[in-house]
Amino acid sequence: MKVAVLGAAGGIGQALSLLLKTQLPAGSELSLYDVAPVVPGVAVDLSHIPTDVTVKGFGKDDLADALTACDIVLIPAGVPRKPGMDRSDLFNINAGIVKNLVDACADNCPSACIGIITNPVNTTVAIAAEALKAKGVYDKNKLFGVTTLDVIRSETFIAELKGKSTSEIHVPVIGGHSGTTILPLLSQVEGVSFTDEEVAELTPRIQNAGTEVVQAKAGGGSATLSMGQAAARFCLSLVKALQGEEVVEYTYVQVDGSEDAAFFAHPVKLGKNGVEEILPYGELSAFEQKAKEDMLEGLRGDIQLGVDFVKG
Ligand SMILES: NC(=O)c1ccc[n+]([C@@H]2O[C@H](COP(=O)([O-])OP(=O)(O)OC[C@H]3O[C@@H](n4cnc5c(N)ncnc54)[C@H](O)[C@@H]3O)[C@@H](O)[C@H]2O)c1
Ligand SMILES: O=C(O)C[C@H](O)C(=O)O
Repeated sequence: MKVAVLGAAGGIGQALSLLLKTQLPAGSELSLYDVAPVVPGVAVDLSHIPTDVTVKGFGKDDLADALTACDIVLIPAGVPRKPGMDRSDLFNINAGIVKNLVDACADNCPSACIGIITNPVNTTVAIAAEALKAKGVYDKNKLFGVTTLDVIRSETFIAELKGKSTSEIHVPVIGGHSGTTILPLLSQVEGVSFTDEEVAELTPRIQNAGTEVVQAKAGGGSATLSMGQAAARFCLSLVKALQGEEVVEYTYVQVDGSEDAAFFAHPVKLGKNGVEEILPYGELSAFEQKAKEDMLEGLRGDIQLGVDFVKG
């Protein structure tokens, strides 16, 4: 299994690469690419950890080599938020970065699964889809917006609130990845129940958790360590699936014929070819149904922005 991390010298990239170096199956290759000149050093540093995963660093001009024969490409390249910014404020810089990197994926590893981490995810995934379509290599089963951070945050907050072990708590999170488009389905969490007041407090806490980190880092960026963990969890599930195990993860994918939006985070059965089946997200409570209806227009607009960026 060959996995590339594009943006590997950044806050997420380094945490993610460390977790992959220590947790990918023996025999895997890790390909680290960044425009920052420190990236070969990150690779050398990681290469001294005794695991059976080989690591290679690739600088600015070596993107094609970094991508050749990759099975999975994870993209956290781009700028993060500062206090007072929304994720959509990152569009002007990150849209072009994602487009260029995905173009290179199309040219060098057209059958790879691609996980987009760069914000605004609601829009950058649509950009990636259009870029791949323009190159004639789009496979909707192999493009993912990584929304796992919303899931692990929800699990942590609920376990804390209810005095449970995090291992007992599983939380469906559907929709997109910004503000109210992040929709945790608290009515479906097994083994715990919530009062209306708890739902009304916990839902916005989960939706604003990214901003909580941005404010706490006070201008030093956004979530990197928890995101590294989230992306590693998603990637390791994808590796298992590509190797023949059936795994379900919540992720932001193209959903044909959906009344919600063209891209929407669902429970997704992953398999040897990426998405095996997009599973229904089940019945919503009245609170969740209203929250979903209220955010759909915004999410559709975010997606359209990405389509227009590539199509003009
Ligand atoms: N999906 C999520 O849940 C989630 C969570 C946290 C952060 N993010 C997003 O991830 C992105 C990265 O965050 P970070 O904290 O790691 O930022 P960072 O600034 O620490 O790292 C970004 C890295 O990308 C590199 N980079 C910039 N342009 C590049 C290019 N063209 N090719 C390759 N590398 C390039 C930079 O050199 C840097 O090393 C941000 O857009 C952030 O908003 C998403
Ligand atoms: O909030 C951000 O800007 C980063 C990320 O999307 C997060 O949810 O932490």
